[in-house]
Amino acid sequence: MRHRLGVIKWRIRGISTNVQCPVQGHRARSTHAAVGSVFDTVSPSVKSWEEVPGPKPLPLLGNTWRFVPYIGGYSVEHVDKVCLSLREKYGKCVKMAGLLGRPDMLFVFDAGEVERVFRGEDSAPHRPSMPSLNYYKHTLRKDFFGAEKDCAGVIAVHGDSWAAFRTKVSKVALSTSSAAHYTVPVAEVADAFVNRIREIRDEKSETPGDFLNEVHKWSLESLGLIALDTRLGCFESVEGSESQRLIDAVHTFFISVGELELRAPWWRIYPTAMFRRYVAALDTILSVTLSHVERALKECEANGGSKSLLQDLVTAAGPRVAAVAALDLFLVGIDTTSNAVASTLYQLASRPHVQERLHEEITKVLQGKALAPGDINQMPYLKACVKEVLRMYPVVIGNGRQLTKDTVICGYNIPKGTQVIFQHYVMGNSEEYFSDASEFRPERWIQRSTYKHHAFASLPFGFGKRMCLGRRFAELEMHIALCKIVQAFKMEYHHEPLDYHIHPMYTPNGPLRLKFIDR
Ligand code: HEM
Repeated sequence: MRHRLGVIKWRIRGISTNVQCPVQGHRARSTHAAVGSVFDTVSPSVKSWEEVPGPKPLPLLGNTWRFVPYIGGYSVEHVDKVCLSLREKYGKCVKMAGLLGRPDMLFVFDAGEVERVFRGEDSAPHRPSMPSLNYYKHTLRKDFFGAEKDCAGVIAVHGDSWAAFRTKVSKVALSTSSAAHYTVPVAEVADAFVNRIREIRDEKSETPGDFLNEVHKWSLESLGLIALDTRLGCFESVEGSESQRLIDAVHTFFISVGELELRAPWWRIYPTAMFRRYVAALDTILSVTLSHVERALKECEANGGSKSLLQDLVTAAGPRVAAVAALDLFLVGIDTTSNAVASTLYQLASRPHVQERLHEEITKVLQGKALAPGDINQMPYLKACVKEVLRMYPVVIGNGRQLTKDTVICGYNIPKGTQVIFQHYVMGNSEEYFSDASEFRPERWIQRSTYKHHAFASLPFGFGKRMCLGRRFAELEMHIALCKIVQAFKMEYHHEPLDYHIHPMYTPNGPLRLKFIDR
């Protein structure tokens, strides 16, 4: 083990923040297996790709011009509304072709077809994701990520390399007992968050406009505990400390990743200032992660066994896999969870009756005792509230797969290479799949026979072999934080209603000035 860690340290020391021109590097190749092998035979009644309805691309400009501000009418920030209008205008299957620099897309609004494609998935589904991260891992830092075929991680990785890595990590990350092990420490972080809310409230008991930033700190602190087995001290971080460097790097990553992924990809032509900051941030996250892996390794050797997720990974899969896994968890596990919690708090703040029912449930289960592993499982209404928020406002509004061979979807023959995007935001809010879809009704997830509900219309964590690897931890963190907050406060909201926007998660747009009144 010592020898392998030595190799990692040597390589990470070689990381430089002088970014080369991206176009000089090779693009990573992947050996994808097919999605939907059950749809191989194309019957004569199947219609062609050309016949799929959708907005017509213009010569040279394709459909990209539609996203040009003031001219095109489509907005990246409001893809939610764009998707709703596409569904209305063109139906359940919409072609979005001619997006410059991106493959053609197929938007699917049909839950039955989503189920069929997911259930037909092969052993290594390909999910289109983060080309800028792909470039970082497989070109700029290929000495670290690409040296061993099986060690590139799961984000922006596909095919055999993804499957080998995911197998090593899944067992540890997705086990319920592994998540339950963190109940007490995650509850301590939630207590610190409750105290922080008390500290930052103004004279009207309202949080400052940048409250979302405090929620990010809570999320980072919780994930630091899970992925790095350490308390980062995000609520009281000290300038220049390792924690502060990590916090700053994660912040820079979030600010830049949305821009790099959603806007025109200039970084592919030359290393823009934002791209250089992005690479420096990733390097920092990776090097801090490695220092914690080194510590976990020493602790494992000293203890003669493992006591945390990180130590489990180090012992089960080796320090290199543990480091890459921790990095991936950091890249996608912070703003997803924080935006989901911020959105839930905002939704609860205007629903006192839901808060009261939640409070009753929590009080009944805990009966004055501290939260213990297993308690959350006795709180179905709490879980239902989170599901309901993620149905109406999924932080990831749609997720998808890149077809690795021609596949029939919605009666059309869709060519290999197309990005198929399952539109969970639109389906989750559709009366076709959920009765009283526009009503916030957590009880629909409890009294399932009373309410219409299609299981594949709302999949906030995805589905199948590539579903969210951090789901168990995300749910644990969210449930515990909400439980502690509802126990401590009544929440209210007394400002203009907030619209939602994509930033890059689907989140309330505007100052989150929530009123927290001590119970
Ligand atoms: C509310 C919180 C979260 C939501 C809504 C969410 C949602 C998602 C979705 C939709 C996917 C794609 C799944 C698919 O393609 O089928 C995904 C993948 C992933 N998520 Fe999450 N996520 C959340 C929190 C987290 C957390 C806390 C972590 C880490 C601890 C995490 C780690 C991952 C990883 C590593 C993947 C990639 C899995 C793979 O490609 O094999 N997520 N997540």
